[in-house]
Amino acid sequence: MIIAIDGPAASGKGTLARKLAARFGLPHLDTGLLYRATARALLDADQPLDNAAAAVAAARGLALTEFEEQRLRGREMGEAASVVAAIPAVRETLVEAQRRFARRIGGAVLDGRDIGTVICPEADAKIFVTASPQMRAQRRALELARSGEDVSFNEVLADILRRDERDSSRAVAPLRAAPDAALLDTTALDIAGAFTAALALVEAARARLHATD
Ligand SMILES: Nc1ncnc2c1ncn2[C@@H]1O[C@H](COP(=O)(O)OP(=O)(O)O)[C@@H](O)[C@H]1O
Ligand SMILES: Nc1ccn([C@@H]2O[C@H](COP(=O)(O)OP(=O)(O)O)[C@@H](O)[C@H]2O)c(=O)n1
Repeated sequence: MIIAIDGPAASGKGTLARKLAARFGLPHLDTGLLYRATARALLDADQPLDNAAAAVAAARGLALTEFEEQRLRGREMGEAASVVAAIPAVRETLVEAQRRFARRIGGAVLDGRDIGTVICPEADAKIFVTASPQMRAQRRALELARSGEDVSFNEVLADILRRDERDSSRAVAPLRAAPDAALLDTTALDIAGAFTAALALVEAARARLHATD
């Protein structure tokens, strides 16, 4: 079973994807890390983020299971990732590895922006996770504070809105719900409530899958 989870920044995609993967015993790929790691490689090499050739070379060199998450999670890297993610050649470079991951025997859970639309249009279950920008900013500000980055709510909100706008308006693989994705608004849900709702959506998709076996 392939489970595709998409949605805007800090909507709770990763949290749900990890919990669904654990529940179904599936491997999980946080595809945002691919773009974050590509951006990190450019910054480490003192390259501008719009250097397409250097970005493609960095993307080619990534190993999907070896991310230094500590250096990829902060505020600066979310912004930098969305800049390199808008370069079509970078996306093209990363497509095949993501598809290979998804098509493992038994399936996988992937979360990102274009999983249901571009990477795995054939996914068995697709969920587009949303929450109000204010709620997402509140959650992300808390997360950043816990990791030692003290950023104000207003700064985080501005970051999120700018990134959503860039991700939604790029020419290739913009942030968009697949026509057959189920929408899950987590604004009024805690993590347990969001997981219960996501699980119900996946179980329903699984039942449809078995009905057509
Ligand atoms: N439903 C929820 N209620 C409260 N906090 C949440 C919820 N879902 C996620 N979070 C928290 O919000 C932050 C962002 O969630 P995350 O899953 O990393 O989002 P995304 O992968 O969409 O960026 C994390 O600190 C996470 O623990
Ligand atoms: N499948 C994906 C995943 C991430 N991304 C890009 O990578 C950036 C960081 O993604 P992320 O999922 O790690 O970010 P958060 O939603 O966790 O803040 C996004 O803003 C997108 O620009 C993408 O374009 N396609």
